[in-house]
Amino acid sequence: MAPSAPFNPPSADLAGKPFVPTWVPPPVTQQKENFAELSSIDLSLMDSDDPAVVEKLVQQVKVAIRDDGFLFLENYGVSLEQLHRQFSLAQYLYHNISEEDKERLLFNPETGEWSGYKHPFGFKRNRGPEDGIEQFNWYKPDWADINRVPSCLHPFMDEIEEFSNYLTKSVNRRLLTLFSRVLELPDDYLWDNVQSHGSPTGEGYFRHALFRPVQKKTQEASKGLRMHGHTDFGLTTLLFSVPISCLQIWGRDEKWYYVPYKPGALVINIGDTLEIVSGGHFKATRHRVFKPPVDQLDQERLSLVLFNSSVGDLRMGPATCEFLLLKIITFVHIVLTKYNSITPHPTRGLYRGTGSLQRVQKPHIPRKARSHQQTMARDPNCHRYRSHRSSSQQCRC
Ligand SMILES: O=C(O)CCC(=O)C(=O)O
Ligand SMILES: [Fe+2]
Repeated sequence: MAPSAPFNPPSADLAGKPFVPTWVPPPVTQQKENFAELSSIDLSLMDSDDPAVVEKLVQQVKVAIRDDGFLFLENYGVSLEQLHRQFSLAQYLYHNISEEDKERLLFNPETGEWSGYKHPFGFKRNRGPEDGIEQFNWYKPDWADINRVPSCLHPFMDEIEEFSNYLTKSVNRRLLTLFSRVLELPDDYLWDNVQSHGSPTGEGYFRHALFRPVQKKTQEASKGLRMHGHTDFGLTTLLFSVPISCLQIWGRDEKWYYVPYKPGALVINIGDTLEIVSGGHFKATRHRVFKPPVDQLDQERLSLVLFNSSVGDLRMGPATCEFLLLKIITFVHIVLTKYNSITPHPTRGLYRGTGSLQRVQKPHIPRKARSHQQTMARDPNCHRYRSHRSSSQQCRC
């Protein structure tokens, strides 16, 4: 398979772009803490010509999701230098955003979205006790209107937008293909039917976050918590591994573990949507942001996050049930056709009103898969529909 195109951002040196100081990763902790041991997935293996390599990758992802729900992703197409440029831009934002922009672009969580600027005083529009967390979140309308973006970032929106586009439309897309394969669905199933489209982040969002060190008094009041344990709402969350260890995941032994720093790696977590659509095969992963180890308590932590979301009004249910329904109805059609000479319409209207994923008229089933499905349906012993793959990955039935 042709290799996926690497990230190729607009130049940082275009005329008119102000100088941006380079972000220098702070030192990693020397403390011995409880660190999670996460699997690392090499996304470039998806492009391998050898089906055995790809199948091995799918199996590796399956196990990683079953055991941790969190995984590292490496070789996904963005170099360390390109990534550090994005961190430099986030750092630049918090050094240069004006008080006027903070006020003008202040978020309004009561709308159900975090769009805009979050002040470091809690998660309500009105300021509460200090939490030291600043964010800027880009949703669909923020990509479409430059006036909704802090003016200090205007010269760099080409780079930020291309980065978000690449994460959503290349990295996340390839990841959803992998996940579709793990679920034995057609390759494009999650991308075509569940993922939202139509902006650099679909209906999800991109975030620059800054966690400033907090005073001892605040640390004690929150018992060290910076963000409560939670699961994310969407399909996948793409976080970048950062040197300041604050992100923790809830282990199967019901203990919290810090996510270790792996330079350049993406940290992927599974959201509620994927749990529902996968019929519980994937579990949304509980995580939180905690105070860092003692030698990092005085350091600022930058975090870049891309939240992938389904279409907002999607009625969700397990995709596998819906898919099974298609298989059964196709089977019935073929049997009827064979024995009663009825002209078949194998997929016409099947997907209306099935109660799940109703926004989908019918799933995208490539021609190859459709004919394979019919072959399968003629064989009543076949129970493993293996979706459209490369021709060397035949159905095992
Ligand atoms: O900044 C992080 O590492 C995680 C943030 C997070 O979990 C969230 O905003 O949902
Ligand atoms: Fe989260």
